[in-house]
Amino acid sequence: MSAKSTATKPSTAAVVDQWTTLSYQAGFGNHFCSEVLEGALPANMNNPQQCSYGLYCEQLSGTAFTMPRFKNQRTWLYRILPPVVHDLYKKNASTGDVITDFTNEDATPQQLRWKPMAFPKATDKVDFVQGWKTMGGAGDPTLKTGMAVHMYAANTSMGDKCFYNSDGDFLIVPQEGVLKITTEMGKLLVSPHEIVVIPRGIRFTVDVDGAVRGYILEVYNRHFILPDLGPIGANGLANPRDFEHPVAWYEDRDVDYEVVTKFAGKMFSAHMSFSPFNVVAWHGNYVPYKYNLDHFCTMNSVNYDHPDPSIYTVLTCQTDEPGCAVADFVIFPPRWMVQEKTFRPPYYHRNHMSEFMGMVYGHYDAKAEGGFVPGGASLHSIHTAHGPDADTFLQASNADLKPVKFTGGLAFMFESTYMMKVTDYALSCPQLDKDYHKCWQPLPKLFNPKKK
Ligand SMILES: O=C(O)Cc1cc(O)ccc1O
Ligand SMILES: [Fe+2]
Repeated sequence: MSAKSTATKPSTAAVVDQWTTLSYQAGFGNHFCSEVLEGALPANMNNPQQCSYGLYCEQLSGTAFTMPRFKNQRTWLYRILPPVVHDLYKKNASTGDVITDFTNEDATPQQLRWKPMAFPKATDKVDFVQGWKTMGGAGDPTLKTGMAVHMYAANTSMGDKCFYNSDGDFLIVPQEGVLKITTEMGKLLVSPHEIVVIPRGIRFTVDVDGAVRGYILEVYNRHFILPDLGPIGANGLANPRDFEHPVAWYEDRDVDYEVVTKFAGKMFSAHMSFSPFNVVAWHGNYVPYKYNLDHFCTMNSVNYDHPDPSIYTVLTCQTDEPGCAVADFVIFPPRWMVQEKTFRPPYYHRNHMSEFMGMVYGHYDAKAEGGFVPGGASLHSIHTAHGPDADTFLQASNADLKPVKFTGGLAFMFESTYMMKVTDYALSCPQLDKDYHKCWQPLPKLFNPKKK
């Protein structure tokens, strides 16, 4: 499949509006074509001896050249100058609170929960790349094994600075504030309720209009795919056509541009003398994309029992073992709950996988209001016992089971087969809820051998 589209370079007067009038190319996993100037894409070939308009041609690979065709990803870029033109990379003195190699971090079987992460003070200028705090993860990107969870909070645009991640792919869940993301393949406007995936190696910069906050899932190997649907059939959950990819956009600016990369967990910077967002045309299937979670087509039990949360999987990044994820991205969206004779909130459980949860808005049906809130987070590690708090248990086990539409919120889970280690930052920040475990202590003993 392929989609063809064109975009025009906006005039300065239109710059104000360009974010609200963006167009996108639809379809998960498609091969796309996009050009700003007609004929900038070479016809029927990738690297002509001379490209139209004096452009340079560059291939960006998203997989090994020899990966099977159905997994192979790459994009051809036709640009004013190639990004190879830069000065020496310098290692930044500090990586702040960003951790990528978890070898020396600790894991804990304790249930953990965090209150909403703080926004930067208005007097501190913090951009998207500066405002990351790693909460936890596992593995090491140099061996392409593992994953990490970061939280971001920022209040300033990146300006003439771009970032690319050498360590893995990013799945970003905005919780507060709109992200105006310019990538080498074009622009994406990403609001809360939406997610954006930026695969490794793709340069991007983020503009903001005020304070922003959210969550980042980073996977060190492979890429996100749509989950198989099995007996569900050909449709449902996140439908492929709802995934939106940018159209080509370029600027021709000679300016000191800083390129930052996270490379084996360390931040490096180099300088270019022009904007890296100088791609006039591109074609390929290695592309950033966004998805509006409100489009998720939710499946659920319509007679009895609470199904496993895998029915809510939006995207998955798989290990070698089919069905076992480096990380699944799972949401708990508004939906009807109609099960009869059933305890409807999540069951008590001890999971084979680690569960890191966050909240975009509202509340979650396993926790009484006030504990797990928008911008907050929780971690229930491998085989750590968890489930509804005492208030929720008592309320739900006595509830009148008429059909109920849960419209109260949007929580999500990054679920991983790896034992997530927790950073010193996450264990020492003031947002850590030291009383979390107490929410289960009031659970009453209801056992009565004489009453069935
Ligand atoms: O722990 C959680 O709240 C997430 C979750 C939800 C659910 O419906 C079933 C299992 C599960 O881990
Ligand atoms: Fe759980």
